[in-house]
Amino acid sequence: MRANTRRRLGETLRESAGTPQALSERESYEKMYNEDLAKFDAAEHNLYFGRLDLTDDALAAEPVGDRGEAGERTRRIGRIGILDDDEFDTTLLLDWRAPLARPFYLATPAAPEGVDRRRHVRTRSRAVRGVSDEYLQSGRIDGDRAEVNVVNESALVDALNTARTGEMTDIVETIQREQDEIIRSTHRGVLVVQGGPGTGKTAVALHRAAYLLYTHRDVLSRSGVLIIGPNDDFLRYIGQVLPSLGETGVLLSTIGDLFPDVHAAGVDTRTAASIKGDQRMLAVLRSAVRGRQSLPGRGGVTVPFDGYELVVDNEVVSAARSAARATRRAHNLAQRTFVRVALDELAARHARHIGSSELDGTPLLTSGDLEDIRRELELDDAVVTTVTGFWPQLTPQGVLRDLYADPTYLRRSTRGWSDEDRAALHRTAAPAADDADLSPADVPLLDELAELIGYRTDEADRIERARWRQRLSEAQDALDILTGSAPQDLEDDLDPEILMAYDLIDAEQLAQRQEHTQYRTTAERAYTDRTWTFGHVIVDEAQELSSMAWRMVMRRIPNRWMTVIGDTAQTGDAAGSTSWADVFTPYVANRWRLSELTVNYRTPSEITAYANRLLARISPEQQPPTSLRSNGIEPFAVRADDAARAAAELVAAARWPGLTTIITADTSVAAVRATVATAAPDIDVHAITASKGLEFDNVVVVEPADLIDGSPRGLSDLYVALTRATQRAVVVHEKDLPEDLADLPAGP
Ligand SMILES: Nc1ncnc2c1ncn2[C@@H]1O[C@H](COP(=O)(O)OP(=O)(O)OP(=O)(O)O)[C@@H](O)[C@H]1O
Repeated sequence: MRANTRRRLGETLRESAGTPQALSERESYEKMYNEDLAKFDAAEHNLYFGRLDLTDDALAAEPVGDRGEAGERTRRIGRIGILDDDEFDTTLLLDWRAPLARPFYLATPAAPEGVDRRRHVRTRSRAVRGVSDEYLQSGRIDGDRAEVNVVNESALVDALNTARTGEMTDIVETIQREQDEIIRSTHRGVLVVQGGPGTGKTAVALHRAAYLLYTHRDVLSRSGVLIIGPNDDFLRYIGQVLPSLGETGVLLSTIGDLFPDVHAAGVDTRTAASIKGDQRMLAVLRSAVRGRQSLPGRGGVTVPFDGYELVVDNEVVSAARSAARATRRAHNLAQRTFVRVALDELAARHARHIGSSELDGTPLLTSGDLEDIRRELELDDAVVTTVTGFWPQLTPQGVLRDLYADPTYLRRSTRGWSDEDRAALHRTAAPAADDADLSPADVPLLDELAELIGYRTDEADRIERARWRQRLSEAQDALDILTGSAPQDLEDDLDPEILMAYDLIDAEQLAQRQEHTQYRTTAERAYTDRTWTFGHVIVDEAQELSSMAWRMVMRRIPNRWMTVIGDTAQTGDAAGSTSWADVFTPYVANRWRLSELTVNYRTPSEITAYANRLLARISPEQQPPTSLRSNGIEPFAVRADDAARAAAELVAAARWPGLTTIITADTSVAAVRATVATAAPDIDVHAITASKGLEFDNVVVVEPADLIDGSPRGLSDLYVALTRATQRAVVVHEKDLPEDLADLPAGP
């Protein structure tokens, strides 16, 4: 398949494409073949992993195919679908997402789904390393031939016990029933997946994206799928999963990266982040934009025109402002109305002033004269600049920065707020050139401002026009070079028989052709366009999104076809949510559906025994997920005068297998990192907010008391920290332990 695809790709690239249409056709073939090659490479590893043998009854009940052929008794399931080269295109391998593959994930001895035998095949490179069979009719299980092994879900247990590499892997071989139901859900509205730590929420989110792309390829490859994750580390951690499933067209982004050209890297205090995420900001931003629609004040301002001093006063501006506001258009888009009305008014005044009879005040000018004045006003830069000063073109960044920096503007825009809240927004630092000083909590505010200002249309148009002019001038240059290189002696006495480049094509056409070759994927186009609307949006760690962030996300998905994944008990951000109903009712009333995941695949029961006590205090109504396994490694606590140093020494001495990290409060991470760096430089330290969604074999929590005190949702933070571990959890502390952990055995 690879060789064939390569050959076709080569042929396609060699074809000349004369017309723009042929060119665009060639590009879509090129794209298709490249995607196929990527898919084949991705499938190389564990290509074939499962086999179903159906019972006689199930086989008899199979629908007969179009060509009258009977169904196959044996189905082989793999990462991608493969058809044979024969005349019937016989299926060799079923894609794991195909409906016929589904019993592989659903069949149990209690509900065998027509399956007689299910076989798990494990391969390494191209060698089969292990096979295990389950006979679903009898419940009998045959062990492995190639390895010492094992029970029913040996593949699953193997997968769970594997040491972590710092990159998430796909779970196609071992998807469990409750996960499969979510991955293949046909619900077309908001599907909320609530599940405790380690229940596979992230895994499910990614496999759902792959499944939807397979099942709705037509629609979704054009509109795109967006996955939102909590931070860059997390996106890196999950980044390989979809490519390993052969899917490359999905846009992964954090909230802080969702506004084109802004890479928000600034850090807010928890108070500032929580205020910025609150719906109260809506009124603030509206008032900030209105605050830029100002009046000249008593006496107005004067501007020289036509030898006179033209007065732009409150009366003129407020008439124009009312007219502009009455259009109900976004600020920048209403500017035209504002200017038009202001100039009309000024023209009328000026005409009255210069053209009235000195005797009785009757007008001496004709309507034609009035029009002339009006036109001259419009062409007068000084006049236009003065007028637009009272209703200027705005940018979201400009408004937000002024709001934070200018105490008077901030006070006016936040009437009724406490001084404390207002102070949390105020900032004095100078802006960074690329807006990197803005924080992730600022991004939803920029997006909201872009709506209020109407920045999108204007700005997108402007960029588009600039891009086009650039392309046009490049094409023009290319043509000039072509004609310039024509033999000199033709210059004066052009031979009509010789065709020049200009005779065949002009710059406009050339530029247009160029346009087709801008090979951009759906994800790339979506990323640079703020108003792009996606076909499906998946939000992971969704409990962390603030109200303002939800407004931004909802703008990207007007059809509201979303999968929202999270755990309200893990909410750490003070602006995050603790109730899904509160989040979705405003957008979809009660048309959202809740699914739950109940099994913890990550954390062994030895650790969850402690973590669940915290859960009982965070959300007593929540059923704790059951740990799938126990590993006999008891968590322990170490008390020391310098907890960070003790933790570093412990880790350095222990040499536990697998990935190890120290997790600590955001407020103490800098100090802990500094101490650890001197004691044992190679040891990894994570702030709690940066460890969201990640997992490590061994987790050392430094100073639980700081985690609890470090945030209004401190208990949740501690709960998250403990449940990052796949094998071992250790607590090192100087202050007293919280009562839920007080009985941890002392170690090591
Ligand atoms: N069916 C499965 N087969 C194999 N591994 C699985 C399966 N389900 C989950 N896992 C593994 O369990 C671990 C936890 O999964 P994941 O990170 O998706 O959980 P989560 O619910 O998002 O956790 P958290 O809320 O704590 O971030 C991962 O290593 C994942 O690969």
